[in-house]
Amino acid sequence: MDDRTTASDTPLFDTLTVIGPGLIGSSVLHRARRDGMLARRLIAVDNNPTFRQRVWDLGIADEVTENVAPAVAEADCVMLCVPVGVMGEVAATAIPAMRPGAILTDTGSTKVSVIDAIRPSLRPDISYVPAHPMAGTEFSGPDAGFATLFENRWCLLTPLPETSSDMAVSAVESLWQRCGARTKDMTPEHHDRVCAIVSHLPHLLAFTICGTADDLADQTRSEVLDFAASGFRDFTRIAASDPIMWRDIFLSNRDAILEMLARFTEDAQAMARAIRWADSDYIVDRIERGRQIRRSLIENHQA
Ligand SMILES: NC(=O)C1=CN([C@@H]2O[C@H](COP(=O)(O)OP(=O)(O)OC[C@H]3O[C@@H](n4cnc5c(N)ncnc54)[C@H](O)[C@@H]3O)[C@@H](O)[C@H]2O)C=CC1
Ligand SMILES: O=C(O)C(=O)Cc1ccc(O)cc1
Repeated sequence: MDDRTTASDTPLFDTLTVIGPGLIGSSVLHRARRDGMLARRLIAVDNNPTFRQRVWDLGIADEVTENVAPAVAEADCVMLCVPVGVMGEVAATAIPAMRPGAILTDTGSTKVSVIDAIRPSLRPDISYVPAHPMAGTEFSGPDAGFATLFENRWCLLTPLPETSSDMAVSAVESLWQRCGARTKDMTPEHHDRVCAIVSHLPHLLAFTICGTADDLADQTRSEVLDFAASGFRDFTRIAASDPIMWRDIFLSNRDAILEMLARFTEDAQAMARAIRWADSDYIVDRIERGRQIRRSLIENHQA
């Protein structure tokens, strides 16, 4: 394994095994195939036979199998890209079969509960570096992946002092940088609070508003959804996300999501009060803050 943190002309790993080559895992494999800079040999593991066939047909792995143990035995790096609710059980199968000195990483959208689920299976001779690429779409499965998914996006790392060697952290940073991402380290607790507000709560709101609109359409037997303007359409894109993945995220980041939802509910109540009492200044101030956030996001992205 080569732990250089800048792009070089040799692959970072000899063998990379991706367990769960869906949207995220297959995007890593596409990138690895396209540039040849992540690993010389790519192995994919999936428990869904249709997905295994698709990964093989896409030509993004050298070996595709349902058997975890032989697929991880020679890997320098094993990346878990399965839903957060099954990370623990998949890690429990993979870790005993990994070679000494190998790196384990994951891409789960929540970190505290994934780390808690994996920790009991860890070995002192394996480095575990949790990670979370802040990039994705509403689609899932191997056909949804593409090589540029992580381009100019953040990948958040939550290394653990007791399980993540410096060399392993550098290698995982390098892996994501070679996928086109920028990397940042933070604690798992901070990660979960940040993601609760910028990712998990927006998804919760999208699922809820679509459900409410659908209920209203049922009750009034009217075609409200046919007239959906672009604001509502933006919500429906997010609401089309995978139900199992999002059930797992909500249940595994319960405390932070409920805390952010309570704060949001208070702010929504304040907005309701402002509308009731025609408090124009409050309403304009809130909307102006939204515009500023949008502008600074676009400026940062362009920078
Ligand atoms: N979808 C997104 O936009 C993002 C998702 N993530 C996280 O990355 C992980 C993967 O997400 P996606 O790629 O979107 O999911 P996905 O549903 O597209 O892919 C998951 C893959 O794991 C496989 N799988 C499930 N259980 C398995 C098991 N027990 N053994 C072997 N394979 C199994 C599935 O067959 C599927 O191919 C999740 O933990 C998710 O929270 C992180 C960033 C963005
Ligand atoms: O599709 C979108 O807008 C997303 O926000 C994708 C996404 C889903 C889950 C994550 O943990 C990170 C990104």
